[in-house]
Amino acid sequence: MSEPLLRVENLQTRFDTDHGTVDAVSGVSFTVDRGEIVGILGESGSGKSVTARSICRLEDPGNIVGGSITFAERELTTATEATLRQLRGNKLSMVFQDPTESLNPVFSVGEQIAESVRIHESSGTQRLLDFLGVSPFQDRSAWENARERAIELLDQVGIPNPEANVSSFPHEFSGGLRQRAVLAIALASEPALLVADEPTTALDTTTQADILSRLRSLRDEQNIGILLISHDIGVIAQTCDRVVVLYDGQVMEAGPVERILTAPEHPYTRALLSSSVRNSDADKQVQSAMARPRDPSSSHEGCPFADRCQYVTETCRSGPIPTTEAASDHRLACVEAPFSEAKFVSEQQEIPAANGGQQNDTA
Ligand SMILES: Nc1ncnc2c1ncn2[C@@H]1O[C@H](COP(=O)(O)OP(=O)(O)OP(=O)(O)O)[C@@H](O)[C@H]1O
Repeated sequence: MSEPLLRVENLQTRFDTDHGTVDAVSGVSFTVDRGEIVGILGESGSGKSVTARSICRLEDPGNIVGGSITFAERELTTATEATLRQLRGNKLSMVFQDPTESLNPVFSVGEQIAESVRIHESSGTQRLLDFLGVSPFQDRSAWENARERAIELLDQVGIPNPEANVSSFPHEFSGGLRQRAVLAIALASEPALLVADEPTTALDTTTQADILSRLRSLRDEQNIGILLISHDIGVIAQTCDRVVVLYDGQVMEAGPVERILTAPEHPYTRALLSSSVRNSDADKQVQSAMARPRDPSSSHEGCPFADRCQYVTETCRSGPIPTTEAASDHRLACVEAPFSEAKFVSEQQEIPAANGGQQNDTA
């Protein structure tokens, strides 16, 4: 079998703070292939963003203290800044929750996409010209080509009237259009891997559904691998092929979305699904009980979910929890699983709609 596009192996990322060491990611492993969408699901503070930022090597001020990240046959944990810059301009793109982080307010949206196209297409000579401070577009036709490509990309991400909007500035766009523009910039470099960290969280449900559907089209039509970070089970269910469930910086369970979200085996995944359903029924008490975070700066032995698990035994606290194969491509970090169905009889297994039906920003 060929090597996956992205392989994350035993990743460990740590922050040194005034209050002690925070182990944000503690031994996370997963892969992403071309043409698949892998979701990272977990509550707030479970290490989703730090995992994503570690892959893109934006984890600052955290440190990758162990493990490896292989992308496009290169080891990223030790890659130089020059290699990372080259990869980010070509093969690896990122989209974050807040589009204003990625957009430059003083350039038009079209110019920002064209710049991304140019970096992607630039030769070694162009990089030297950049170094010497020579103008990015050497002639009018180069600029016209990049502008045409920008219009195509705006159309691809669903921005209406792209010929006119290519000259718009970020402040002239709504939140939904800004996020689409960021996606267009990310796609301008024709990436092999797109890392999308909560890309639709602040958007209304219609815009969210449209952007998620465009991510699926990118997977199907352009064979892009996508790593989608979300705390929203509905988003993961709608969009992903496989899912990695994180808790306290560790993988609790991972496998095909359909299997994990309809027949989860880890008590944490079960509780997460169940609390999400109850939360959509406005049972905030269950949600807040689920969302109570463990202090990541305190050390722990054994399963990080042990204190909140109704099936906990002495073995769960006595040492590292091995990851086992529950089935082909289904990994599980629980010494007590599998459980008999009767044990879970009171838990609901519905998958809620994306975003819990909340309305936020508009397109
Ligand atoms: N700059 C930082 N300094 C110290 N600790 C940090 C820093 N960034 C993240 N952490 C800690 O790392 C852990 C994982 O954070 P992370 O942002 O990855 O969580 P998350 O799952 O993405 O949550 P959310 O959905 O709320 O963003 C948390 O305990 C967080 O407090």
